[in-house]
Amino acid sequence: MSAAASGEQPLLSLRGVRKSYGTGAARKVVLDGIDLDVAEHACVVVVGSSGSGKSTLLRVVDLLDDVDDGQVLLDGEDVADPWVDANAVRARLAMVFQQYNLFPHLRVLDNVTLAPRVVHRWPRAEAEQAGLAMLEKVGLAHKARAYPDQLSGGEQQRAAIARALVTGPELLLLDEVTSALDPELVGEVLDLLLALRDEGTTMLVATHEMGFARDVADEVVFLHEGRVHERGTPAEVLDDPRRERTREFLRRLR
Ligand SMILES: Nc1ncnc2c1ncn2[C@@H]1O[C@H](COP(=O)(O)OP(=O)(O)OP(=O)(O)O)[C@@H](O)[C@H]1O
Repeated sequence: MSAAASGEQPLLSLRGVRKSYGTGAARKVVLDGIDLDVAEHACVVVVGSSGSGKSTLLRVVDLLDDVDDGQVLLDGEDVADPWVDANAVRARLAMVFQQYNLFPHLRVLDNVTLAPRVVHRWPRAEAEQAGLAMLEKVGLAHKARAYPDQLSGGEQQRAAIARALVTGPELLLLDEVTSALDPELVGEVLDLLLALRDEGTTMLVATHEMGFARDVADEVVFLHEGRVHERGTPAEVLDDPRRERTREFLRRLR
């Protein structure tokens, strides 16, 4: 049951979110009135063709981009309001990108503990204990002292996920986290995300991995030209033969 249906306030709600880039004739509307809810412990997966606005949607939630109009409500508070302290909001969220963005000159453990130490001012010992526990969880404790270029792509992405989770964010934003990986490395990252979802991690995920969306999503939101074209359970959105545009999109992905 959705948060709205159960009467609970979702952790995250987007209401009428609009975003465009450029001006005049070059103006491009990327998000055209998006409504979306993510309940606590839910996994909402956003799918759609390239350029449909998936990354932009995650970026406005993480306050990396401003919205032109609409609300981004975190626990009911509109965090898109320019008066809100963006750093305080970002401390409650964590985003993982397609390119893992690990610092190449820092060992894996130092990558994972950097934000806790520098941003959150945790003592080094406490940060390292939490960092090692998180690396253990993603199966990388044995790589804590390695540098990123000594890890496979899948391991680097798992390290990036450990880094995102170490401070205990309320919402994990995942933007095409398997797109840069060789096909044989995709499975290990998806398995980790499945395990996180089973633990109740609240997630908003943009992906092209339809199999993953089927396995992991409580709700699939299909974006098309900046609008929500379909939403529902994976079976409703991905498998219903009457949903012609969704089928067309899935055919193109094959
Ligand atoms: N900073 C920007 N300036 C101008 N246009 C942008 C900017 N960021 C994104 N866009 C445009 O907005 C549209 C949506 O981009 P976005 O990255 O959100 O799509 P996407 O669905 O995530 O695509 P993909 O699946 O290829 O990652 C695209 O047409 C893109 O070119």
